[in-house]
Amino acid sequence: MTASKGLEGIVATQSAISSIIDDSLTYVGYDVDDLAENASFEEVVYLLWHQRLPKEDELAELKKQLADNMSIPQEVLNHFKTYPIGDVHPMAALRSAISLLGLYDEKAEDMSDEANYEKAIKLQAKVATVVTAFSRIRKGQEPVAPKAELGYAANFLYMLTGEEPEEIAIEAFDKALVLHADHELNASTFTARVCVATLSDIYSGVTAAIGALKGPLHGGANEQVMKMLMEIGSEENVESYIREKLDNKEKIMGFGHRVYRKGDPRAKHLRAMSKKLTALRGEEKWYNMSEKIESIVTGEKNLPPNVDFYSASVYHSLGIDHDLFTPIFAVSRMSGWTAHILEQYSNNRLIRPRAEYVGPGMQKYVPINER
Ligand SMILES: CC(=O)SCCNC(=O)CCNC(=O)[C@H](O)C(C)(C)COP(=O)(O)OP(=O)(O)OC[C@H]1O[C@@H](n2cnc3c(N)ncnc32)[C@H](O)[C@@H]1OP(=O)(O)O
Ligand SMILES: O=C([O-])CC(=O)C(=O)O
Repeated sequence: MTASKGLEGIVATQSAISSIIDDSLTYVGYDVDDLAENASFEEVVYLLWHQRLPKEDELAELKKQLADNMSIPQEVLNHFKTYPIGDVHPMAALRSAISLLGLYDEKAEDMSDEANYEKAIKLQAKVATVVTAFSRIRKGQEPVAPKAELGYAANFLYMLTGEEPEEIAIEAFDKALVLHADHELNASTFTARVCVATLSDIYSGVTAAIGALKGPLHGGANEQVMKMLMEIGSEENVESYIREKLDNKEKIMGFGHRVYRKGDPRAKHLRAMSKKLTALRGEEKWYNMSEKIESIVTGEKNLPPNVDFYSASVYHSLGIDHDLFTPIFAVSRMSGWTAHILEQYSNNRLIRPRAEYVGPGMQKYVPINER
């Protein structure tokens, strides 16, 4: 038995949800470029859950179900109020809140297909409320209730700020949600599948996935990208900052990918959005710095940007707090996690790989006073 470090190149499951073949990403056979230009996030959610695009009435029904399920129990809001202000990362709050939501769902342990689908809807609806309510409560503001007439992306921005967002912000945010919705067997989705393959419940699976997404080698990279941009501060400093990092063999956040070699197809959409939004806000420097970083890292290391790189300046331009970038990734990826969990349940087998043992050979127990 020989281990593949990081399970590189191991095909661990079959899935009909999304695929990466020859550096192209498709959701159920639809190119992500096509979906990013044409589909709403709700259509993509339906696509991932049902493996087909919704008809008009089906989309309307899903939108209603999401709007109807957005409220979260007062107990979860009260819980946020007990956290030490400023000390709790929103991903830790989200991880705890999703777990807590399971306690208030009378169907949490109901493993029927209908109950699991209902829970997927509830999770997708409530994750937006959890992230926005936590953000407001930690600033001493009251949570804002969603508006039934707004779509998912618009409602998120509305619940975050208390103001109806501009059309351009809704469009950009909706596209970002589409682009982050699913990604084959990434670390957090794999985590979710491993968890529920023991026939544990969907809240456990999603809670585990949030924990995996939080790390800076995965979803946590988008917050780190913005931190880096802030540290660099101006275009003149890019060259020396990046070259020093590369010379010290440090990783540049937002670059590289386990699967893509030629480049992440999502990055070009986010690059274009970053260019447009930073210009609109009169803050071109974030885009210009990002472009310069890209040219150095690509030139020196042949590492293209991934989805996390330009999403940082996009979210910053939308006025979003930097530590909410990864929770927003989770808001979108909830659709992929829940789709994969439902798929795992539908054709389950315990996921239990082997380890290549590299410890000492056989040893004989030595009594404690003789060691
Ligand atoms: C949504 C997402 O999860 S997308 C990924 C988000 N994560 C990041 O942006 C963090 C930065 N990137 C990375 O750490 C990596 O590229 C990963 C984790 C995404 C993929 O990593 P892996 O396939 O495991 O590659 P690994 O980390 O082994 O790196 C291979 C080589 O490329 C180098 N490398 C990889 N990424 C980077 C980077 N961002 N900056 C500099 N060097 C890098 C490594 O140092 C290593 O070099 P070496 O062979 O000389 O030691
Ligand atoms: O697939 C991966 O390894 C990481 C990634 O890009 C994602 O989850 O979107």
